[in-house]
Amino acid sequence: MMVRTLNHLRPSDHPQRNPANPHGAEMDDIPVIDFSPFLQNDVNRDSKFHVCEALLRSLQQHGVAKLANHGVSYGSVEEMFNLSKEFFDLPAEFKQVCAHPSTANPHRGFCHVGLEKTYGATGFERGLKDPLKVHDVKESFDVGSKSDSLYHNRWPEESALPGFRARTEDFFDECHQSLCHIMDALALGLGLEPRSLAALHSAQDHELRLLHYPAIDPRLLDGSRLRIAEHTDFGTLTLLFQDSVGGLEVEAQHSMRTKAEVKSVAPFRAIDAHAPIMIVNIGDSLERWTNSALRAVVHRVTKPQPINDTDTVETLLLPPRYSIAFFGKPDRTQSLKPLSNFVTAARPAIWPEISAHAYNQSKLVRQF
Ligand SMILES: O=C(O)CCC(=O)C(=O)O
Ligand SMILES: [Fe+2]
Repeated sequence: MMVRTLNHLRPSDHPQRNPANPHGAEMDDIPVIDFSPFLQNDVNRDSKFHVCEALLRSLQQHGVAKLANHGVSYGSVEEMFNLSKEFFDLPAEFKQVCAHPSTANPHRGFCHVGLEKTYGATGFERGLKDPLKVHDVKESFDVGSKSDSLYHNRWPEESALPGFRARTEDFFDECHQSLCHIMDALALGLGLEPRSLAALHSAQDHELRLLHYPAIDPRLLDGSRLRIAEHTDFGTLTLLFQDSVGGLEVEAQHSMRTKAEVKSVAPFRAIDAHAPIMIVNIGDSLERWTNSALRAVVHRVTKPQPINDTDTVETLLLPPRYSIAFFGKPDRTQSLKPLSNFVTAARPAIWPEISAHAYNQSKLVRQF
């Protein structure tokens, strides 16, 4: 069979594609926010506050925000994508050196296709007990902080990929710094103490994840398989970079309803943004702290929107897709019970007391 790939398809080439396509999610109209005024010293307070408001508005309305000039240097993002490709291109035996265990802990190292089952956590935050088994077609590499004393990182041999470890550790640090700035902006937008949210992330209990979705016949992504099944992230904010292949979709937020109150699935929208633009999305822990004033966004990765069943002929192959996710996580010892600023007599605490670590584990173990 002659194989033609669809590399030429970039989300930005199709700004208002198939609005009437019954198979596909509509593209989003979420604006890109220039975050640089918030990072600069010589900028007046109004300009900084304008960024905070725009960030908060986007997160409230869509569960996601798109940031340019976010503090992770564009050169670092490009370099990390290149290193990620080199890592996943390594022969299997080199990746086995740093294999993720077949069980959940430590959640570190290389996961081959099929090892992690995101569907185990699908609907978790809505109390869904028995999700459909939608299989992921992805490989991943998970890294924690280099100073984490509980879970240790797993690396390939230095000689297999010289510099990979050092650059990945630096990238982790850059993402942590950027996350703290975004948390500061969010704290200001929400009327909290300026550094209060960043302070809850000082242990750097985050995870950096490189993802590779192999080239695939798009007809195989038929709903029984997706590139990644629908889920919400466990932490506070995820900083995500997707390449130009696209395919990330987010569920429309239900205004003023908590996840627990939502019974049905809302429509998905394709996210039209790629690296170096950062896609920030809300995870469960931030939903809990804000007593659902901000809601964790359900998302998945499937075929990009120009590709639907009727377009597809046997000779088309969806190109590989790479993405990088930095899961911002609260310090493990922190409680996830709603912060007092979000609890009133009219809106009592929706979420119970649980430590960030216990919550993370309760969801993680369902995926292995
Ligand atoms: O690859 C992506 O764009 C999303 C990955 C993701 O949602 C995850 O790993 O939690
Ligand atoms: Fe995710």
